[in-house]
Amino acid sequence: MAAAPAYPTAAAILSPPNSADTLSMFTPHDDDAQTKEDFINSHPLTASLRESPALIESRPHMKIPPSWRKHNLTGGTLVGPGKVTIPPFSWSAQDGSSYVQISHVGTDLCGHMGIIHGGFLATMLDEGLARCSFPVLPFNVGMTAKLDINYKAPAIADQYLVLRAKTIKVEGRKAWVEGHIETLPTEEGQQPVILATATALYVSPKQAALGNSNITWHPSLSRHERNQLRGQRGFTIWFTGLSASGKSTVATALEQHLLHLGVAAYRLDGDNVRFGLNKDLGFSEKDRNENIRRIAEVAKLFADSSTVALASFISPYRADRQVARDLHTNASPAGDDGLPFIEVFVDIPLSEAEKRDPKGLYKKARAGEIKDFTGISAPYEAPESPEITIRTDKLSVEECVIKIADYLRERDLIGENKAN
Ligand SMILES: Nc1ncnc2c1ncn2[C@@H]1O[C@H](COP(=O)(O)OS(=O)(=O)O)[C@@H](OP(=O)(O)O)[C@H]1O
Ligand SMILES: Nc1ncnc2c1ncn2[C@@H]1O[C@H](COP(=O)(O)OP(=O)(O)O)[C@@H](O)[C@H]1O
Repeated sequence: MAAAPAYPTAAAILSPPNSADTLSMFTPHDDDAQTKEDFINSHPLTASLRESPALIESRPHMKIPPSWRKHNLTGGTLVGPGKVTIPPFSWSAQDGSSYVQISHVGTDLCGHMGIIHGGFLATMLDEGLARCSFPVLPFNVGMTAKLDINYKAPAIADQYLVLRAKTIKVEGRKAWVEGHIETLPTEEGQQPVILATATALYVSPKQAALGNSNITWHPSLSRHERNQLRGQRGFTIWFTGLSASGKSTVATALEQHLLHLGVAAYRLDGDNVRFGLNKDLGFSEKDRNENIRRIAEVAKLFADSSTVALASFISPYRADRQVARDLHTNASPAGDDGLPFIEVFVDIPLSEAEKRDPKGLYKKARAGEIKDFTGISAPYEAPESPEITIRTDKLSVEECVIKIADYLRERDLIGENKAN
């Protein structure tokens, strides 16, 4: 079992609650929970632990953000009426030498009738002993490498339990801890009964060095959280059109406009793709298919990273552009921000493109010096329903950029509500 604090949300990463904060973060939901809360708060053991200046009191599970807590075994799944009735209280030595936890277990965690399941006690020991060792481990994280348990007496359901742990050895990334679970005396003169003892070895994983003490293991950052942290939406603008239609010119101007607005944008075009990632590809239909597929994958990653990807490629085949669109659509799970794909048809009559011919390629194509040239000896399949069409023979570069920016603003893809 992994034992580590978890802070998956943006807010929690930036400002996780501290130990003192956690003490006011739980409100008992019913009379029974309130009774358990009051009992622990007024118990002499609690009072004596609170008197020790070397101990830090907290309710460690409250540090787990609510959105993730419900998925957490000991912070969510096992907490509630009949289970771990209220979030446990803990006292942790600042130097990692000791740890005490008080909790109440209800009637619904049983194996044999009326007896708390040994597997539950194992979970409690594993986590409690791990928490004891966190302060001495690099990056305050430990994964369970070994856990030995001896069961000493049946743990009767519906009672208060005390977990005590001590760190007995530390070597580099390893910490050895021993501890036990005992009953909490409920009447004067009663002695605690030890229910289970354990020894364990925790290892701080090498990967933990990539994070810090507050940023550890969590399933993943949602795209929505990433967009919020970056302060912008990620999406792809896909320019398609004949050679010399103006794709690169408009994409470059739009990139600059977005950057001036503070929106991170990055252009993918022949200059940075066909000489690198796709330098093995030519202009046969098959190679163009693969060219567009790879570029679409890259654009999708840029968009997923909350960047605006501006792809400007002839992309002459409808089916290839559909592949690119589908890659984005399929990477848009319900409940999270999608990856918008905006197809911009850079429309211009072939005759006009040929008149421009900035690189002299049409001339060469007409002369048969370049084969499979789009519009001359290879097809261009115009989009049937692009999100935006710009006629670069009728609009200036600036007007083209304004038309696209207006489209983005109207859909809150840029502007004030961009990351909401
Ligand atoms: N046969 C042939 N057909 C079309 N274009 C050719 C060809 N050979 C070289 N070039 C130059 O390559 C640029 C097009 O590359 P793309 O990656 O956009 O093409 S495609 O999307 O895979 O069809 C294109 O650049 P742009 O003019 O910027 O579009 C051409 O300069
Ligand atoms: N409104 C316009 N938008 C884009 N390009 C234009 C426009 N008017 C003239 N041009 C010219 O057309 C040419 C387009 O070339 P380029 O942007 O490289 O096209 P593509 O990337 O589609 O091959 C450039 O020389 C550019 O200056």
